[in-house]
Amino acid sequence: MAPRPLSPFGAGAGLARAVAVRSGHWSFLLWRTFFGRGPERPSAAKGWWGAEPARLPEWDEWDPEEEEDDEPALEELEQREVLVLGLDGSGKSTFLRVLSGKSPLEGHIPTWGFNSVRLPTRDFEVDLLEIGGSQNLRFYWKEFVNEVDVLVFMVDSADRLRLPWARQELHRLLDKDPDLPVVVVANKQDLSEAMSMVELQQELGLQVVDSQREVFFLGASIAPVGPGSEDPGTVHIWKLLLQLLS
Ligand SMILES: Nc1nc2c(ncn2[C@@H]2O[C@H](COP(=O)(O)OP(=O)(O)OP(=O)(O)O)[C@@H](O)[C@H]2O)c(=O)[nH]1
Ligand SMILES: [Mg+2]
Repeated sequence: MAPRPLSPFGAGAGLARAVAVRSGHWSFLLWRTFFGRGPERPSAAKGWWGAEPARLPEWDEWDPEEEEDDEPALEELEQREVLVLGLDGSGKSTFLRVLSGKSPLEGHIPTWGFNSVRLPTRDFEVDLLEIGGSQNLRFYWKEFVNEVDVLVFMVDSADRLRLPWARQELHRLLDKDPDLPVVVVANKQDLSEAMSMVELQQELGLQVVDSQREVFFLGASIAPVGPGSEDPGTVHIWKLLLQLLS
């Protein structure tokens, strides 16, 4: 089965409010300690890489009777984890910024390490983690794919020269975890030199992906240049993520 291009979802809940944005000053070692599932995994009150919870409880207000209330307290929300990968310059940091309500940065400021954002929804909190896409950081990507609920793989649709590298990295990750749902985003569709979705699907080898696995392929312009170029791509990706994580 070919990957499923998604039609836009209907209007629904707006983007969640971002409550925590961190950039990568911490070492990979520290980060790796916080990462893993199982017994070593930190409690739900603490993020998978140690991010503070969205809201700490006021202990003098705490009443066990209220535990029965229908709205779960924010600190009790389960965590969902999304890894955002892709070659350098493909738009990962921009995606995280736009999701958290910030405007895209002018120019490319490479992520030297990782970058994360936490978005609360009604039922769970979504932790999105970007690992920088420069060559020396790609080595680390595979260490984290087995730890997450969904992988977003960002591609620069206009970067024809490096598409074979993007393809190679993507398939490495697909091989590493055959059960992981993957959202491939063909970003920068606003650029005149952007490749078409059909061409990209072919060049990325998505038509040969095992029919049993969940691979979604979306076009987007996360940070379109020029006036009047509002693009709902980020909203579509977010809504798909919520579906996959529910
Ligand atoms: N035209 C256009 N430019 C975009 C789009 N998305 C991102 N960019 C630009 O692409 C450049 C790189 O974006 P980043 O988000 O920093 O890329 P990255 O994937 O985080 O790169 P690394 O951190 O180095 O791995 C920036 O100048 C963005 O403004 C888009 O949809 N259209
Ligand atoms: Mg980045």
